[in-house]
Amino acid sequence: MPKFSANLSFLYQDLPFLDRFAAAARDGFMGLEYLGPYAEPKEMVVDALKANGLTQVLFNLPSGDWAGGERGIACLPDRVDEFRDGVAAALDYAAVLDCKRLNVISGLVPKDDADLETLERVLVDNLRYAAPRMADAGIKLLIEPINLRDMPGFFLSTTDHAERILEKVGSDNLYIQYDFYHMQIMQGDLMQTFERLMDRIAHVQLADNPGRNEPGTGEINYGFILSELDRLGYDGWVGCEYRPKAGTTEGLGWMRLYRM
Ligand SMILES: O=C(O)C(=O)[C@H](O)CO
Ligand SMILES: [Mg+2]
Repeated sequence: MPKFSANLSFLYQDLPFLDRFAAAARDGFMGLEYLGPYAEPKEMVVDALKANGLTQVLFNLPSGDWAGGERGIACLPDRVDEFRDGVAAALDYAAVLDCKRLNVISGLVPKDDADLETLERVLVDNLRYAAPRMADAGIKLLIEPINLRDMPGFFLSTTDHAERILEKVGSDNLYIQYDFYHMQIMQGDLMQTFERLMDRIAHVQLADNPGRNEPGTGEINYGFILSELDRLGYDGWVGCEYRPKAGTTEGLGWMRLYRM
Protein backbone atom coordinates (compact mmCIF):
# COMPACT_ATOMS: atom_id res chain seq x y z
CA MET A 1 0.00 0.00 0.00
CA PRO A 2 1.48 3.37 -0.97
CA LYS A 3 2.57 5.81 1.74
CA PHE A 4 1.27 9.21 0.68
CA SER A 5 3.10 12.42 1.54
CA ALA A 6 1.26 15.75 1.34
CA ASN A 7 3.19 18.38 -0.59
CA LEU A 8 2.37 21.54 1.32
CA SER A 9 3.67 23.83 -1.43
CA PHE A 10 0.70 22.61 -3.50
CA LEU A 11 -1.98 21.32 -1.07
CA TYR A 12 -3.90 23.32 1.57
CA GLN A 13 -2.93 26.64 -0.02
CA ASP A 14 -5.87 28.37 1.70
CA LEU A 15 -4.17 27.88 5.11
CA PRO A 16 -1.08 29.50 6.67
CA PHE A 17 1.94 27.21 6.22
CA LEU A 18 2.13 25.73 9.72
CA ASP A 19 -1.65 25.17 9.85
CA ARG A 20 -1.36 22.93 6.80
CA PHE A 21 0.33 20.27 8.98
CA ALA A 22 -2.76 19.60 11.08
CA ALA A 23 -5.00 19.69 8.01
CA ALA A 24 -2.85 17.06 6.29
CA ALA A 25 -2.88 14.84 9.37
CA ARG A 26 -6.68 15.18 9.66
CA ASP A 27 -6.98 14.00 6.06
CA GLY A 28 -4.92 10.90 6.83
CA PHE A 29 -1.49 11.86 5.51
CA MET A 30 1.41 10.38 7.49
CA GLY A 31 4.17 12.38 5.81
CA LEU A 32 4.89 15.87 4.53
CA GLU A 33 7.09 17.54 1.94
CA TYR A 34 7.39 21.09 0.58
CA LEU A 35 9.82 23.37 -1.21
CA GLY A 36 11.64 24.37 1.98
CA PRO A 37 11.13 25.18 5.66
CA TYR A 38 13.69 28.00 5.72
CA ALA A 39 11.25 30.85 6.35
CA GLU A 40 10.03 29.21 9.57
CA PRO A 41 11.90 28.85 12.86
CA LYS A 42 13.01 25.20 13.17
CA GLU A 43 11.39 24.73 16.57
CA MET A 44 7.97 25.73 15.24
CA VAL A 45 8.22 23.27 12.35
CA VAL A 46 9.28 20.46 14.70
CA ASP A 47 6.41 21.26 17.05
CA ALA A 48 3.90 21.18 14.20
CA LEU A 49 5.28 17.85 12.98
CA LYS A 50 5.28 16.26 16.42
CA ALA A 51 1.88 17.61 17.45
CA ASN A 52 0.40 15.92 14.40
CA GLY A 53 2.44 12.69 14.42
CA LEU A 54 3.88 13.42 10.96
CA THR A 55 7.10 12.36 9.22
CA GLN A 56 9.14 14.98 7.40
CA VAL A 57 9.65 13.08 4.15
CA LEU A 58 11.56 15.55 1.97
CA PHE A 59 12.31 19.15 1.17
CA ASN A 60 14.53 21.02 -1.28
CA LEU A 61 17.88 22.68 -0.74
CA PRO A 62 17.59 26.50 -0.85
CA SER A 63 16.81 27.22 -4.50
CA GLY A 64 17.57 30.89 -5.05
CA ASP A 65 14.96 33.60 -5.46
CA TRP A 66 11.94 31.37 -6.16
CA ALA A 67 9.39 34.21 -6.05
CA GLY A 68 11.62 36.16 -8.43
CA GLY A 69 11.58 33.31 -10.95
CA GLU A 70 14.73 31.37 -10.10
CA ARG A 71 14.40 27.60 -10.09
CA GLY A 72 17.46 26.41 -8.22
CA ILE A 73 21.08 27.48 -8.38
CA ALA A 74 22.95 24.17 -8.55
CA CYS A 75 24.13 24.54 -12.16
CA LEU A 76 25.00 28.24 -11.93
CA PRO A 77 28.75 28.98 -11.98
CA ASP A 78 28.50 32.23 -10.00
CA ARG A 79 26.41 30.70 -7.19
CA VAL A 80 28.68 27.93 -5.86
CA ASP A 81 29.30 29.59 -2.48
CA GLU A 82 25.56 30.09 -2.06
CA PHE A 83 24.96 26.45 -2.98
CA ARG A 84 27.42 25.34 -0.30
CA ASP A 85 25.78 27.59 2.29
CA GLY A 86 22.49 25.99 1.24
CA VAL A 87 23.88 22.52 1.89
CA ALA A 88 24.70 23.57 5.45
CA ALA A 89 21.28 25.18 5.97
CA ALA A 90 19.45 22.15 4.59
CA LEU A 91 21.48 19.78 6.79
CA ASP A 92 20.76 21.93 9.80
CA TYR A 93 16.98 21.83 9.25
CA ALA A 94 17.00 18.17 8.20
CA ALA A 95 18.74 17.14 11.45
CA VAL A 96 16.13 18.86 13.58
CA LEU A 97 13.20 17.65 11.46
CA ASP A 98 14.66 14.12 11.15
CA CYS A 99 14.29 14.36 7.36
CA LYS A 100 16.05 11.63 5.37
CA ARG A 101 15.77 13.02 1.82
CA LEU A 102 16.87 16.36 0.36
CA ASN A 103 16.18 17.38 -3.23
CA VAL A 104 18.38 19.64 -5.34
CA ILE A 105 16.65 21.88 -7.89
CA SER A 106 19.15 22.15 -10.74
CA GLY A 107 18.40 25.63 -12.07
CA LEU A 108 17.49 27.37 -15.30
CA VAL A 109 19.96 27.75 -18.14
CA PRO A 110 20.98 31.44 -17.97
CA LYS A 111 19.84 33.26 -21.09
CA ASP A 112 23.10 35.13 -21.48
CA ASP A 113 25.40 32.13 -20.87
CA ALA A 114 24.22 28.89 -22.32
CA ASP A 115 27.51 27.02 -22.10
CA LEU A 116 25.89 23.73 -21.20
CA GLU A 117 29.18 21.95 -20.53
CA THR A 118 30.11 24.52 -17.89
CA LEU A 119 26.67 24.29 -16.29
CA GLU A 120 26.91 20.51 -16.19
CA ARG A 121 30.39 20.63 -14.63
CA VAL A 122 29.17 23.03 -11.95
CA LEU A 123 26.15 20.85 -11.18
CA VAL A 124 28.30 17.73 -10.98
CA ASP A 125 30.86 19.45 -8.73
CA ASN A 126 28.13 20.77 -6.46
CA LEU A 127 26.56 17.33 -6.17
CA ARG A 128 30.00 15.82 -5.47
CA TYR A 129 30.32 18.35 -2.66
CA ALA A 130 26.85 17.67 -1.22
CA ALA A 131 26.46 13.89 -1.59
CA PRO A 132 29.07 12.74 0.97
CA ARG A 133 27.99 15.38 3.49
CA MET A 134 24.43 14.13 3.19
CA ALA A 135 25.62 10.54 3.48
CA ASP A 136 27.45 11.34 6.72
CA ALA A 137 24.14 12.62 8.08
CA GLY A 138 22.20 9.56 6.87
CA ILE A 139 20.34 11.64 4.27
CA LYS A 140 19.74 10.73 0.62
CA LEU A 141 20.48 13.46 -1.93
CA LEU A 142 18.14 13.65 -4.92
CA ILE A 143 17.90 15.40 -8.27
CA GLU A 144 14.62 15.86 -10.12
CA PRO A 145 14.03 16.11 -13.87
CA ILE A 146 11.30 18.71 -14.46
CA ASN A 147 9.25 19.24 -17.62
CA LEU A 148 10.18 22.05 -19.99
CA ARG A 149 6.63 23.13 -20.67
CA ASP A 150 6.05 24.31 -17.10
CA MET A 151 9.66 25.33 -16.56
CA PRO A 152 11.11 26.46 -19.89
CA GLY A 153 14.90 26.39 -19.81
CA PHE A 154 15.20 24.06 -16.83
CA PHE A 155 18.60 22.39 -16.99
CA LEU A 156 17.57 18.83 -16.07
CA SER A 157 14.46 17.55 -17.81
CA THR A 158 14.88 13.84 -18.62
CA THR A 159 15.84 10.64 -16.85
CA ASP A 160 18.58 10.06 -19.45
CA HIS A 161 20.22 13.30 -18.36
CA ALA A 162 19.71 12.44 -14.68
CA GLU A 163 21.41 9.07 -15.24
CA ARG A 164 24.37 10.81 -16.91
CA ILE A 165 24.66 13.15 -13.94
CA LEU A 166 24.53 10.24 -11.50
CA GLU A 167 27.27 8.51 -13.44
CA LYS A 168 29.49 11.60 -13.55
CA VAL A 169 29.03 12.35 -9.85
CA GLY A 170 29.88 8.75 -9.03
CA SER A 171 28.33 8.74 -5.55
CA ASP A 172 26.16 5.96 -4.22
CA ASN A 173 24.29 8.63 -2.26
CA LEU A 174 22.77 10.45 -5.25
CA TYR A 175 19.28 9.45 -6.34
CA ILE A 176 16.50 10.49 -8.71
CA GLN A 177 13.23 12.08 -7.64
CA TYR A 178 10.83 10.58 -10.19
CA ASP A 179 7.83 12.83 -10.71
CA PHE A 180 5.28 10.97 -12.85
CA TYR A 181 3.68 14.23 -14.01
CA HIS A 182 6.93 15.70 -15.37
CA MET A 183 7.96 12.40 -16.89
CA GLN A 184 4.60 11.90 -18.63
CA ILE A 185 5.09 15.26 -20.36
CA MET A 186 8.74 14.72 -21.25
CA GLN A 187 8.98 11.06 -22.13
CA GLY A 188 6.00 8.80 -21.23
CA ASP A 189 6.68 5.07 -20.77
CA LEU A 190 6.31 5.78 -17.06
CA MET A 191 6.57 2.36 -15.43
CA GLN A 192 9.16 0.80 -17.76
CA THR A 193 11.47 3.68 -16.93
CA PHE A 194 10.62 3.53 -13.23
CA GLU A 195 11.37 -0.19 -13.10
CA ARG A 196 14.68 0.20 -14.93
CA LEU A 197 15.82 2.99 -12.59
CA MET A 198 14.12 1.82 -9.41
CA ASP A 199 17.37 1.17 -7.52
CA ARG A 200 18.31 4.82 -8.02
CA ILE A 201 14.90 6.36 -7.31
CA ALA A 202 14.47 7.51 -3.70
CA HIS A 203 11.20 9.43 -4.02
CA VAL A 204 8.25 9.63 -6.43
CA GLN A 205 5.62 12.34 -6.88
CA LEU A 206 2.29 12.41 -8.65
CA ALA A 207 -0.20 14.68 -10.38
CA ASP A 208 -2.34 14.10 -13.45
CA ASN A 209 -1.83 15.55 -16.89
CA PRO A 210 -2.93 17.92 -18.32
CA GLY A 211 -3.48 20.46 -15.55
CA ARG A 212 -1.32 19.04 -12.75
CA ASN A 213 -4.50 18.26 -10.78
CA GLU A 214 -5.59 15.22 -8.73
CA PRO A 215 -5.07 11.67 -10.03
CA GLY A 216 -8.15 10.72 -12.05
CA THR A 217 -8.54 14.13 -13.70
CA GLY A 218 -6.40 13.37 -16.74
CA GLU A 219 -4.64 10.79 -18.85
CA ILE A 220 -2.31 9.07 -16.35
CA ASN A 221 -3.50 5.68 -15.07
CA TYR A 222 -2.60 5.97 -11.38
CA GLY A 223 -4.57 2.83 -10.48
CA PHE A 224 -2.04 0.91 -12.57
CA ILE A 225 0.97 2.92 -11.41
CA LEU A 226 0.24 2.59 -7.69
CA SER A 227 -0.41 -1.14 -7.90
CA GLU A 228 2.78 -1.55 -9.92
CA LEU A 229 4.74 0.34 -7.25
CA ASP A 230 3.43 -2.21 -4.73
CA ARG A 231 4.13 -5.16 -6.99
CA LEU A 232 7.69 -3.98 -7.59
CA GLY A 233 8.23 -3.55 -3.85
CA TYR A 234 8.68 0.23 -3.86
CA ASP A 235 8.69 1.05 -0.16
CA GLY A 236 9.30 4.79 -0.41
CA TRP A 237 6.84 7.65 -0.22
CA VAL A 238 4.51 8.93 -2.92
CA GLY A 239 4.45 12.73 -2.84
CA CYS A 240 1.11 14.32 -3.68
CA GLU A 241 2.31 17.34 -5.61
CA TYR A 242 -0.76 18.56 -7.46
CA ARG A 243 -3.08 21.55 -7.62
CA PRO A 244 -6.40 20.50 -6.12
CA LYS A 245 -9.23 21.32 -8.49
CA ALA A 246 -11.93 21.88 -5.88
CA GLY A 247 -10.15 22.14 -2.53
CA THR A 248 -7.63 19.76 -1.03
CA THR A 249 -9.86 17.77 1.34
CA GLU A 250 -12.78 17.70 -1.07
CA GLY A 251 -10.52 16.35 -3.81
CA LEU A 252 -9.01 13.45 -1.85
CA GLY A 253 -11.52 10.82 -2.96
CA TRP A 254 -8.90 9.33 -5.28
CA MET A 255 -6.55 8.63 -2.35
CA ARG A 256 -9.12 6.85 -0.23
CA LEU A 257 -9.54 4.30 -3.04
CA TYR A 258 -5.89 3.29 -2.73
CA ARG A 259 -5.78 3.33 1.06
CA MET A 260 -8.48 0.65 1.48
O1 LIG B 1 8.24 21.10 -9.32
C1 LIG B 1 8.40 19.99 -8.85
O2 LIG B 1 7.94 18.99 -9.39
C2 LIG B 1 9.16 19.75 -7.61
O3 LIG B 1 9.08 18.68 -7.09
C3 LIG B 1 10.03 20.77 -7.02
O4 LIG B 1 10.12 20.56 -5.65
C4 LIG B 1 9.65 22.15 -7.26
O5 LIG B 1 8.28 22.33 -6.93
MG1 LIG C 1 8.10 17.23 -8.35
